[in-house]
Amino acid sequence: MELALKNPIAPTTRSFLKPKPKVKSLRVFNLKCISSLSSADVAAAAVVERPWKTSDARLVLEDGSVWRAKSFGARGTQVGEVVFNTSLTGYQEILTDPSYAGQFVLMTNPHIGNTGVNFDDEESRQCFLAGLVIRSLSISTSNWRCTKELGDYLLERNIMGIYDVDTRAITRRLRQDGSLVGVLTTEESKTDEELLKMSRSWDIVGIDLISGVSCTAPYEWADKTDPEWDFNCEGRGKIYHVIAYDFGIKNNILRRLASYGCKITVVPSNWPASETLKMKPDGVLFSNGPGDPSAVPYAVETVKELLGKVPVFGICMGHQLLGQALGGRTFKMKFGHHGGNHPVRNLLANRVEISAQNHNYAVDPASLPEGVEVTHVNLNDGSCAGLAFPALNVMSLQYHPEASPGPHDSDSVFGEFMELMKKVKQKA
Ligand SMILES: NC(=O)CC[C@H](N)C(=O)O
Repeated sequence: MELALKNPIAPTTRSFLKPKPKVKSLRVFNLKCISSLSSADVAAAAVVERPWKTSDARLVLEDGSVWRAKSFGARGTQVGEVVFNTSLTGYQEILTDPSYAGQFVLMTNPHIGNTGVNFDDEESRQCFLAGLVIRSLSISTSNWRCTKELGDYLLERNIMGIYDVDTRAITRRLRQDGSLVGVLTTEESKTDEELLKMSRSWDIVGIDLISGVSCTAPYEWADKTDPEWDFNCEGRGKIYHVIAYDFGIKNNILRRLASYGCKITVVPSNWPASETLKMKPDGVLFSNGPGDPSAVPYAVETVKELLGKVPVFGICMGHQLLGQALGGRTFKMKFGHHGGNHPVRNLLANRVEISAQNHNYAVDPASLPEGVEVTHVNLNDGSCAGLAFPALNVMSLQYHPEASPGPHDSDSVFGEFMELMKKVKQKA
């Protein structure tokens, strides 16, 4: 089969048809600058890559477009689904959010890297995403918490990044046509046609991605949000024991639960419901996680087995698993929601909250049985953003009350989970 390469939008992307210019010398204006320097300075200047580096990477999308870019971080070839994220800040939390496994995150904010990375903003033990796509990589790093530059951090973690690519044009393409699989490469030997074929023979749908990011053994979590940063801390003690299923859990969910007064045991995604019940928890949390929620029936089974036996709270993937366990179905959205500026109507409190979101799938409310209430609605597209089934002490959100990064408008939902556990505990 012959693969047709469409004409890409950005002029720079057409350059793949011409022989690639070799990086032999500095441009004329650079030569002028260095003409008065010593030969050692000239040698040192010649190895400075930025901002004179020419494109050395290609992102080939399954629609046939080829985007030339400059690489940073790791080199090689990587396939993944491209999603765009509209957050203005918080790239380190995004890079370490396990829910991005299998995806390239394209930041719509054009300027990334200026605050570097630090010790505190990690949301998990690793970067699970496929790669980072940005418009402009900051040439300087400045922040009091910064311990490393973004490029070095990605290199250490073997994650590919590209910059100087038309992120607005790619975003418009994703918005028009929906999510696209792409292949990112720094390997000259691979032809565009090969890469296109690779992108068309890979799919993120139908794969269990949570088992690859989950912890493998239970552990206790005690860290709270640093009181200096906490805006909603009432100094509660350890009142409730919560078992948190790790489908790709973000640290800030655990920190918020700890700050609200929970003793937390984190368990792997395949932890049997019977073992959880033996631990006699006051509540169970089903975490966020990557990939297709309909591709993990074993997790839906676990959720089903716990329904009605203990109060449960689902976040994002956890919400989608709950939706299925209650009898509903999930579907893939056109391009999903990724960013820190999604308005949600909280029907329980009758207010609008600006929320952090990161999902490509949603629960179809029409598929849910009677008694299940839609409690939150995404105001951009009317999709289901929260559920409750009071008869079984179930509550869930499609988005991220823990933020990281993003607004804190929905933080009080952790308090609602405490209330639910309190109510059930008092009845017992
Ligand atoms: N953040 C999440 O838990 C994402 C859930 C799921 N992987 C989705 O994309 O919809």
